[in-house]
Amino acid sequence: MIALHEFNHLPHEKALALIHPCVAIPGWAEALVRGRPYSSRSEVFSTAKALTLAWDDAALAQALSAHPRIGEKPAGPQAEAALSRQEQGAVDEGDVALAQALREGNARYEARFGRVFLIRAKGRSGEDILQALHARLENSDAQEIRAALEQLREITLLRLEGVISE
Ligand SMILES: NC(=O)NC1=NC(=O)NC1=O
Repeated sequence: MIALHEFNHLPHEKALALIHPCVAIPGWAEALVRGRPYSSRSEVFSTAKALTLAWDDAALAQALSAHPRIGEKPAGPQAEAALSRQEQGAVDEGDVALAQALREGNARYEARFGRVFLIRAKGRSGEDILQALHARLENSDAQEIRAALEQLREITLLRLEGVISE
């Protein structure tokens, strides 16, 4: 977590490295860093959000490389893995039935849409996630691209909140 004025004055590469774990879409981080200096935290977030509106299914596919399946807490030291573990904290690993249902749901979703199911897990219980997964399985391809991109946007901006303080 660094202060806005520090973020504004970091060397380019260091600023990139700091926000890289927010989402695995290099163009987004590059554009956000190039937009410095920002006059307020809200300007950083409005710019960050505006940059996500350009994302399409190709961007989604690129980002998914850094998001483990829901219910599969990633191993590995990378910042992204640590963030995923923390975000999925409310998914009770001890609930065997839930874990099985998530595994089945993930498999059905991947068979239907050809990519990993993505949801903003922070603040959601395992049951909430399972409900959302079943509901989104009914989406059309176009609807589901939009739904997944909205979740990617929420995850990205939540992660950015953890990086830049006032
Ligand atoms: N497949 C996923 O939805 N993964 C994730 N959701 C989060 O909120 N963090 C993740 O890693």
